[in-house]
Amino acid sequence: MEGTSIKASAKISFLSTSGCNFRTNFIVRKSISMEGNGKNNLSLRCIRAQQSDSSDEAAVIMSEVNDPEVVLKVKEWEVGKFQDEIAERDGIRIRRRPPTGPPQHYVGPFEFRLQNEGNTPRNILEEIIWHKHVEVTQLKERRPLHTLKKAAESMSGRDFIGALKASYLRTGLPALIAEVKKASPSRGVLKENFDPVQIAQAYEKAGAACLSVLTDKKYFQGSFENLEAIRKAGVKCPLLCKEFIIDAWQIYYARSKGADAILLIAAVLPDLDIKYMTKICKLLGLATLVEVHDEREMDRVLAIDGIELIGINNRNLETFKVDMSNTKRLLEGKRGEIIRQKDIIVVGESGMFTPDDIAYVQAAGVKAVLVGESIVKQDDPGKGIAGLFGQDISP
Ligand SMILES: O=C(O)c1ccccc1NCC(=O)[C@H](O)[C@H](O)COP(=O)(O)O
Repeated sequence: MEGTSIKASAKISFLSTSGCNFRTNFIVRKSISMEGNGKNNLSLRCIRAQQSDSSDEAAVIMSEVNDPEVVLKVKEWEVGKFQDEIAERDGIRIRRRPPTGPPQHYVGPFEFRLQNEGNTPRNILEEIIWHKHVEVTQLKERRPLHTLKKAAESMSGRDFIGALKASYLRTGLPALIAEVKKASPSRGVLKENFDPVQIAQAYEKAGAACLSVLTDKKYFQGSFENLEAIRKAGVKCPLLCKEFIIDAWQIYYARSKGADAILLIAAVLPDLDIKYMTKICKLLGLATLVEVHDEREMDRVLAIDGIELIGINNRNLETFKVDMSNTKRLLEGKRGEIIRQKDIIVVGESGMFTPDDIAYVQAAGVKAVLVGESIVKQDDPGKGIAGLFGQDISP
């Protein structure tokens, strides 16, 4: 790449953090040059500033941002913008981060924002994803991938898909993935005295094939400590790490904490991410539950090779509306045929409360169900499972 030089410019607004509400527009010109010694020499130049509060009062500031950390973060932000463009091409509406620019502390004493507005997430799923982006960025700094990889690779896993198939054969009913969930954005707190290990043990005893453990703190009051504690308590059911995965780093982290499967949400992840993350999971021996909500997402996922487990969420994660007929609709006709040909296991997800609900999704073609609220809310979650199926399904 000797002698290569790329130049780009962007109009960016800086908001002073000093509290005096001084808003300044900068034209930032970035030049990247790859030098012969292979070193990436990046520099950012703020070449002009203008106070927007009084447009006739223009000031020219010559300053240079050569701090490699700043430059790296701006670069990361640009990669994020690129990711959003790819996602849009896959019909994804959820943006990975606010469109108004990189987080605010990037440039010295200034907050750093693009001039257009748009700092408000359009729905709860987008809000969760934006928050997750900040959370994962911070976690990654504390636990870089190379240290995590060893821990993840040394974990031995349990066969998540095998457990679903065995349960279906044993009971003739959809295998249960029972969810260990304290709270959710749509339903608030589901259980005040929440003991994740006790709930997990009760689920297992009552016949759950696998467990799904919420690890998101802010929106579901879950944690990776819960996942680890359930694993260490001797629960044998394979564990799904119910997390909002946007970065491969999270897969290694989940594995290091005892996950046997992870969730990938098609409404959030472009096809490229789903392909690449599924490959990582296979290398680590993890199962991947790819979640879809509509026809477009289902078609995208069916076109990806190597997908073994698809979840159909009856809950629209943008509006919270639950509609069981979603499962039926997505399994009709050609889609159902492809699923059978590819021997994909379909998991019906959300809003199931009664034996009739289970019978309805089973008739639609699911071989497993993911259930949270209706069983976790019961004083005895084990009895909740028998009630849900209308019979004792314990082994
Ligand atoms: O449940 C929510 O409020 C929610 C909001 C945003 C993203 C995901 C959300 N839920 C995840 C799930 O889909 C459920 O936890 C899971 O399918 C079990 O559903 P349920 O049996 O209705 O508790």
